[in-house]
Amino acid sequence: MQHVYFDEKQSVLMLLDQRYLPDSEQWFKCAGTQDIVYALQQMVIRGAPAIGVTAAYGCVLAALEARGSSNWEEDLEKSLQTIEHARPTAANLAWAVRGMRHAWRSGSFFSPAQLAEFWLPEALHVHEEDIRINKMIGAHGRDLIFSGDTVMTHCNAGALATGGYGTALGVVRSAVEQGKDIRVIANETRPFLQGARLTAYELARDNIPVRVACDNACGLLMHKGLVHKVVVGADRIAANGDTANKIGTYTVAVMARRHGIPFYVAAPFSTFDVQTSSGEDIPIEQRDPAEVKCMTGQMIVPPDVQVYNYAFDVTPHELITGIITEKGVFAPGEMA
Ligand SMILES: CSC[C@@H](O)[C@@H](O)C(=O)COP(=O)(O)O
Repeated sequence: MQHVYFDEKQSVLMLLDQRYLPDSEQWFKCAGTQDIVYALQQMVIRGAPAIGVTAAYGCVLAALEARGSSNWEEDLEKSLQTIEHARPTAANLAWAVRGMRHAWRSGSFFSPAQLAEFWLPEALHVHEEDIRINKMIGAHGRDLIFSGDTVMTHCNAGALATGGYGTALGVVRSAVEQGKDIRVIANETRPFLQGARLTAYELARDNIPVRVACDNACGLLMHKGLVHKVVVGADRIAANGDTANKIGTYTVAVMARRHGIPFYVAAPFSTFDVQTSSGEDIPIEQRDPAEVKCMTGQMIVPPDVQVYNYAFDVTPHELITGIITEKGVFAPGEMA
């Protein structure tokens, strides 16, 4: 699935707008830093690795934007910082911008146009590498999934959340490509409904059997023996293996432990933040209350009632059976 591409003729980044899926496939055009920041914050594109890929292309646009500035290096650095801080939890965002900045600072560039020309292949490489890494994650993870298994996943850690292919859904895809008979339960993932809208969309498109369940059905489904494995993605993994992922993941992990179901996290090394010692120090994004109060254009909470809208929670490492990476499957905390 090609949902992100750089149009070199127009010098714009094209994103399949995930806010409208599965209803309609609309494209969002990013021509500069403000468009990139808007796309990240409004979740035109989302999912930690996809955020990183978008940020890398965003650096190219920021360099193009700095053309004509008398102080282009300073202006460009400001744009990079704006992109880097667009969302706080996904480690891949700062990772991607840091990588682009490092490549810039390691060379000598006389103009932003020259830098943009140098950066575009770098960004394309970040994108291609992400897909390659996802496939390696899939290849390592598929041995953990047996034919006949039903895998529960939360949020969307698929092609749409990455450069393509997916992390958690990459594991599922890889197992299916091996000929295994796999079914998926996609938790709907309130409030943005990444599971209901995006995971269901991309799996159905690939003819992988998927059923959507309300988030609060998780306990019952596990109790009934309908779930054999849980595989989720990650936004940031602390040095001790504590893992931030979409709000509700922690509840799924507790339920999985209660029912003796293996709970796996699938993520690339760019999601690891070894500077952060435990989940307690992971910054958790709080988003617009309107996302909780309003559903498909209708208010579902009285206007003057307050809500919580934490976008992520942290699953403590002791609830994680294994972390599936491009370098193999590790026990949480083993990579620190
Ligand atoms: C491969 S994506 C892993 C995570 O980034 C994903 O599960 C998730 O929590 C995404 O959150 P989102 O708010 O949609 O960006």
